[in-house]
Amino acid sequence: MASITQTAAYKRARRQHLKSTRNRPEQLDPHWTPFRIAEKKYKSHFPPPDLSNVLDLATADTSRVDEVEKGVWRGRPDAAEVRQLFTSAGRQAYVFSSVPGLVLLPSFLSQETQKELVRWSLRDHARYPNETNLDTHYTVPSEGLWNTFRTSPSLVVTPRAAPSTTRSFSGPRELISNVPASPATYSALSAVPKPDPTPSPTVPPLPASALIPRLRWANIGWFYHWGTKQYDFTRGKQVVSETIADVCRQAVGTIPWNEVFEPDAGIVNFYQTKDTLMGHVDRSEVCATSPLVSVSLGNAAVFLIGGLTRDIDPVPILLRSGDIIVMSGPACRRAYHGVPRILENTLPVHLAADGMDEWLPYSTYLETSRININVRQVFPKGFDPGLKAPPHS
Ligand SMILES: O=C(O)CCC(=O)C(=O)O
Ligand SMILES: [Fe+2]
Repeated sequence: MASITQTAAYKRARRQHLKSTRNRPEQLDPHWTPFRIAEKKYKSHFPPPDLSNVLDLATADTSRVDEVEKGVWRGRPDAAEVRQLFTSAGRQAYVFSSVPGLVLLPSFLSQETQKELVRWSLRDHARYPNETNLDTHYTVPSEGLWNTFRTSPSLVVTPRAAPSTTRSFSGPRELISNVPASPATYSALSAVPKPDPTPSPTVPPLPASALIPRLRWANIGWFYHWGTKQYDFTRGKQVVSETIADVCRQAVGTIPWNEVFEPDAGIVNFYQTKDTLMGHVDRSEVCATSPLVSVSLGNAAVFLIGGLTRDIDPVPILLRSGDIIVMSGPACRRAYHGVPRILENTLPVHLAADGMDEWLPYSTYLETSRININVRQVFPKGFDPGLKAPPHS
């Protein structure tokens, strides 16, 4: 950890910490749940978190030495109780005694597939007709923000609402609690009105280049309604690209799952290194057991996963580029999980600039970013959602 403490960013964080805590005794709030305590610990920039309790299987993998050495952050291969599965495809897969249904597939994606999925996320997917967080507030050209940025970086993207000074733009994903979806609640939840979100009147016009770091998510498949935290099935479903559906089927093919798996919804999360994702449960899918496939690209992150309440102490896992986790079954699909920390300067060498013009913009973006592709199946096998012909598919 010695080199982190020498950096300007660390010194700045230390000054800030000392200033903000000058008259405050250092103590944990007795009301915090074990999940919250873990989030606080890994979120901290000063002091930087100790990762010795974080499972990091890459540190025991000789083919990942470069990747581990490049970043100063490392966890331990024996920090959690895991068991290796022998999969038919001969790939590595690990299960956790504390979270039944969680499978970690370290280094599942080849270096070339990781690059392909980065291009897909930014260039092909985060654009019309798929929705992104920016669409509520900005009139983003239909070729998408990334392609606009590539061809006209200084083109000014205009806000949707007339300016005012009274409301503010909430930026990151908002997390509110919601009724768990299930076959029993499906009709009632579908009937809840899902009004369009209101564009913020305070967002400034910005050149495409300045909006790029504000891209936070892009929807996959069925449209998700953030206001109610339920899917809005009346909007139909966008096609789930074979590029990602195929990766998900391959991942699910390596785990013990004998039922149908057809990915039809999800989200691409774009994180800057300062971003976090608060502990939450993904409970909007009508099927509470079918696999959720979560792909990590770019900088590494600390991922926490606990149990059905925040009172369960979560297991911290260091997810690196190319790792996949699969969450299935009732215990895991409804388990609290979150991302309290993106680990700066952990972009693996194979995603850094390689001298090719084509890759340069992606590598520059990735220097300070992590991308997570999170794919789910909404309906259980045989469930008839009673939907009329969707308008988009
Ligand atoms: O970024 C991650 O690894 C997890 C994302 C997640 O939990 C979600 O999108 O619901
Ligand atoms: Fe999630």
